[in-house]
Amino acid sequence: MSSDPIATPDRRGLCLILSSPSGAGKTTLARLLLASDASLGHSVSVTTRPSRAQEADGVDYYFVTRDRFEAMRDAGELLEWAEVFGNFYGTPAEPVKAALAEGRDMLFDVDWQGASSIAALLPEDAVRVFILPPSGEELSRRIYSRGTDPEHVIEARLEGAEAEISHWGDYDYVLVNRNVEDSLAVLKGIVTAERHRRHRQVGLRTLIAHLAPPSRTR
Ligand SMILES: Nc1nc2c(ncn2[C@@H]2O[C@H](COP(=O)(O)OP(=O)(O)O)[C@@H](O)[C@H]2O)c(=O)[nH]1
Ligand SMILES: Nc1ncnc2c1ncn2[C@@H]1O[C@H](COP(=O)(O)OP(=O)(O)O)[C@@H](O)[C@H]1O
Repeated sequence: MSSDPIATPDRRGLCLILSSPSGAGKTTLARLLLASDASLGHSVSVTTRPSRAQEADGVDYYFVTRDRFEAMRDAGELLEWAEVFGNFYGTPAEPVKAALAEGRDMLFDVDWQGASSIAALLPEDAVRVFILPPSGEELSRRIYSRGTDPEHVIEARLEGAEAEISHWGDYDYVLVNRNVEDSLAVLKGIVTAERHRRHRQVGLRTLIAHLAPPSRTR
């Protein structure tokens, strides 16, 4: 995909990227933000990880075999991909291209590698938000209480938390997810502010060109 600007109609869409250690709450916040904002599309990733109860194919992820993943990757269908906790994850390129071409906003739930790749490919469009838990104890409590993974998977994710958190300095915003309501409000605020960035409001040029005051008649 070209790193530059796909022509947009009257605005440039933004790529809102959420990352966090596993269990900090990014999926919860992403779902709520997407439900509250019809203008925000979801980049549904492809993964070789087994589906969890409550997850729907094509909604939370596209669940695929390793062979299928490798075929997609080798055919250049993924914008970026990474191996995380022993599974492959990747971002389908086509929906992102379509969204940007139409000036639509997209939300990405990806790890630090995905965030870094997308920001390098789309530097004008990427907005990176890192979500932290309020404490290590709370991170552990949340991932256990989610009840979606076997013990050894939870342990691996908790062990990987420090490595993921070490990349927090690469992000534009850092959010400590103490309670869902406040965190959602912060995310909405970030989206609102980022939508008002000058370079995204391409259509303003036309408005401004027509803003000359009406000539006065005496
Ligand atoms: N690079 C990359 N990472 C992804 C992608 N999709 C999901 N991830 C990340 O993979 C990690 C594991 O995701 P998941 O198995 O759903 O577990 P979770 O962290 O508990 O939500 C998380 O850091 C996700 O953000 C993707 O398309 N690309
Ligand atoms: N602010 C919060 N306070 C308490 N529990 C939370 C909060 N945010 C998320 N959770 C819970 O923590 C668990 C992990 O959240 P999840 O969104 O799956 O994390 P992630 O996608 O980062 O792995 C879930 O059971 C979720 O309901």
